[in-house]
Amino acid sequence: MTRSIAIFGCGTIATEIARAIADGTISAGLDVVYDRHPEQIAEIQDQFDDRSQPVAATDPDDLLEADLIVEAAGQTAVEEIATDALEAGCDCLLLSIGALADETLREGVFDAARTSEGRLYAPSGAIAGLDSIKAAALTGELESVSLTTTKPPAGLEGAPYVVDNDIDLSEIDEPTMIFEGSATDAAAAFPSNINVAVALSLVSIGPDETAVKIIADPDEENNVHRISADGGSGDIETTVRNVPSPTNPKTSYLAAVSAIEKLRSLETSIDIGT
Ligand SMILES: NC(=O)C1=CN([C@@H]2O[C@H](COP(=O)(O)OP(=O)(O)OC[C@H]3O[C@@H](n4cnc5c(N)ncnc54)[C@H](OP(=O)(O)O)[C@@H]3O)[C@@H](O)[C@H]2O)C=CC1
Ligand SMILES: O=C([O-])CC(=O)C(=O)O
Repeated sequence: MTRSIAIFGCGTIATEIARAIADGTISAGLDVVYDRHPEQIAEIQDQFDDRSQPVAATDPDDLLEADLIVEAAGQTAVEEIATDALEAGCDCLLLSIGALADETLREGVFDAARTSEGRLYAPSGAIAGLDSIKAAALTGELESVSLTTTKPPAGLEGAPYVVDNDIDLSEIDEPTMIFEGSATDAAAAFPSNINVAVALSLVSIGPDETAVKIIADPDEENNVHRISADGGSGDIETTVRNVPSPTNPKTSYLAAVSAIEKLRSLETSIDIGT
């Protein structure tokens, strides 16, 4: 039977996922979509012919009819939908995994996944190496895990940490470290920029122990994520120089493609890679 998908959040990532469903890259049906902006919903609907257009939900609860809900909205959406979805037996794929840096929310969502038929998924998103770091974590000997993210200043605009600390990004004229702390603190400070840090932490040494640096670099055009994980099976280092999405410079294009690949892999019978 064709899996029924719902999407919460109809922006940059959702548009790519919807396109992949419409063109058959993901073998599933997109049945219902939700966003607080009706015009965003309409853009997703327009990717489908009249007979296969997804229904526009007026409330997040309307998404619970689907087999799998994709959250591609933001951290508040994870609070609104993840536990309810899993408890209702829906599978849930979260892009804004940074929300799970909050221990209370994380335990609630994980408990819901453990005790229901719903499964929780998070794609690797805009980083590389989660496969090998997840495997290395099994040794129990990972000593340190860190992420250094360098973005063009425009990709950091509007972040609570930037606003609260009166950081004028337009004044930055050389690579400048604007944040250093744990993945837990990074997720609260930069909720739309550093979800990858929490994904990394959840497969390795945890959000409080994973170290994060954020650098604003006016000469950098890409969203660059450098990971270093030491110990266990050896040292792992990865760097991805991501092309930012044209419609949202905060979001790397790879994040959308990673979610598409995750959804595609749920329907395939050949699964290569950890
Ligand atoms: N894991 C990863 O590697 C990555 C994860 N992400 C996460 O994915 C999310 C989506 O990215 P992207 O598609 O680029 O974002 P966009 O801003 O392009 O689209 C998100 C859409 O969802 C809407 N939305 C957000 N929160 C809610 C809510 N609570 N209720 C209703 N609508 C809501 C937004 O409205 P409005 O504009 O008004 O907020 C917007 O229309 C990001 O916020 C980020 O958290 C992003 C990149 C990488
Ligand atoms: O897309 C990226 O480069 C990373 C990102 O925004 C996030 O993790 O929230």
